[in-house]
Amino acid sequence: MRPSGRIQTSIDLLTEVMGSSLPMDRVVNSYLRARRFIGSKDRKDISARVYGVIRSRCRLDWWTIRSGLGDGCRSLVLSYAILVEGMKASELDEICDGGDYSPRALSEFENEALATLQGQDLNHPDIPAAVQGELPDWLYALFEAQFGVEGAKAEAAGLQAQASLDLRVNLLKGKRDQAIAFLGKDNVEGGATDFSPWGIRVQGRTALGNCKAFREGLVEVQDEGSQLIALLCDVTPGQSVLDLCAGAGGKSLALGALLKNDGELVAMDIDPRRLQRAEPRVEKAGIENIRYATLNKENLKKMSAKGAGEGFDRVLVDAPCSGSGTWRRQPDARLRITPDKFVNYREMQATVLEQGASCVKIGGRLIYATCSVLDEENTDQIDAFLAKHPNYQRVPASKIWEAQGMEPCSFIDETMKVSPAQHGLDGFFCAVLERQS
Ligand SMILES: C[S@@+](CC[C@H](N)C(=O)[O-])C[C@H]1O[C@@H](n2cnc3c(N)ncnc32)[C@H](O)[C@@H]1O
Repeated sequence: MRPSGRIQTSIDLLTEVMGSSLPMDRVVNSYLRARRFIGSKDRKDISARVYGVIRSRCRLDWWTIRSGLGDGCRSLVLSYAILVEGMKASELDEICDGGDYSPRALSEFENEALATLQGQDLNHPDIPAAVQGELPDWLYALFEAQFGVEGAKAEAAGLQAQASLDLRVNLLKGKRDQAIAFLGKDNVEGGATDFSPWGIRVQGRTALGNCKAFREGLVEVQDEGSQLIALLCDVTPGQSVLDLCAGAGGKSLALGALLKNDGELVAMDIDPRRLQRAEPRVEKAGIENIRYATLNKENLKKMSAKGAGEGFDRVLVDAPCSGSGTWRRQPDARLRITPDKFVNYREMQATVLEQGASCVKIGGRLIYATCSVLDEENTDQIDAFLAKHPNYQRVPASKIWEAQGMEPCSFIDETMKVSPAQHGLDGFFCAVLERQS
C-alpha cells in the first residue's frame, strides 16, 4: 500500500470506529478481517494511527478547532500525521493526490491550516487540564474531586499509557516457572509479575494464538490487578463459589483454578451470550466443576440463601462499571461514557450487590469488585450497602492478603485500590464483606 492508501484507509476505518456504538477493538478487527488483501505492515500502520487518534482525540479536537480544520475524521487523521507522526504539510499535500484509494486533494484552506500545525507539539501549554487528560469535563471534575488537582493530572496521564500484556498461569496445568519456560520456547519472553503469585508480564507484543502454552490452557490473558481480585476471594478447594457477573469468564477461570475441581463453581451473567464465550475457555483450562446460569429472578431464587446453611461460601460481584481503570486498553470507552450512563452503572452496581448478598451463606463472603478508579462506583457503593446491611462486616483486604503469605502492599489495606498511574496495573477496586448473621 502506498502512504496515500494507508492515510485514506485510516480515515475510512476511523469513520467506522466513530460511527459505531461497538467497542473499538471489535470494529477494527472486523474491518481488517473483511479486507484480507491489506498486508500485515499496512494493518499495523493503519491500526496504530487509528488507535493513536482515539487516544489523543480531545487534544486533536483542540488543535483542529484552533486551526479551523474542523473535527471530521479526515481532519483528525491529517492533523495526527503532522502533530504526532511528524509529517510535513508539504508531504501531506503530495499524499492527498485525489487518485484512486488516496485522500482527495487538500484545499487551499486545509493546506494553510495544516501548515500552522507543523512544528507544534500535541501537548500545548494552553490546553485545558481535562483536554490534556483526554477526558470529558464532567469526568475530569470527578477525578479532580477525588485525587486533587495534581493527582487528577497524574491519574489521567496514567490512563493514556500503554498497558502491558499480563498472563495468569493456570495452576491446574502447571507452575509459573514452567509456563515461563514454555513461553520462551515459542519466543515469548516474560517474567514474574510484582504482585500476583500467578502472573507473567510479557515483554512487548505477541500473537498468543501461535503459542502452545496459551493454546493448551497453561496460561490465560488476565491483567495482574484482575488476578489480585481472585486472590482476595480467598477460595479453597471444597467451597461453593458463585461468580454473579461472570461475563466471558475471566475471573471464573481463576476461581476454578483455586477450587482445583473440588467444590462448586456457578458462573452467572445477565447476558447468556457472554457466558457462552466463557465455555470454550473453561474447557481449555480443564475446569470441570462449573455450572452456567443466566442471571434472572428464577435462577437467583434457586441460588439464594434462605435457610441456615444454605447459600455460597463466596459470592463474587464483578460489577458492570464505567471501566475507567481499563481505559489504557480501551481508549474509545472514555469518549462513549455519558453522565446518564454513569448514573445507570451506579444503579446496576447497587442492584447486583443486593442480588449477590441474597446468595451468601452465614459466615460466607461477598466480594465486590470493579475495574474503575472512581469512588462513586467503589467505596460509595460499599458504604451504602453496609449502611443498609448491618449483618455484613468488612474484612480488611490486607488481612486476607497477608494470611496468604504475601508481603504488605501499599494499595491493599481496608480495600484494594489499584490505579495505572500509581501501580502500573489496570485500575481495580475490591472490597470483601462477611455475612455475620
Ligand atoms: C465487569 S463485567 C464482568 C467481567 C468478568 N467477570 C470477567 O472477569 O471477565 C460485568 C458483567 O456484569 C454483567 N451484569 C450483571 N448484571 C447486570 C446488570 N443488571 N446490568 C448489566 N450488566 C450486568 C454484564 O453482562 C457483564 O458481563
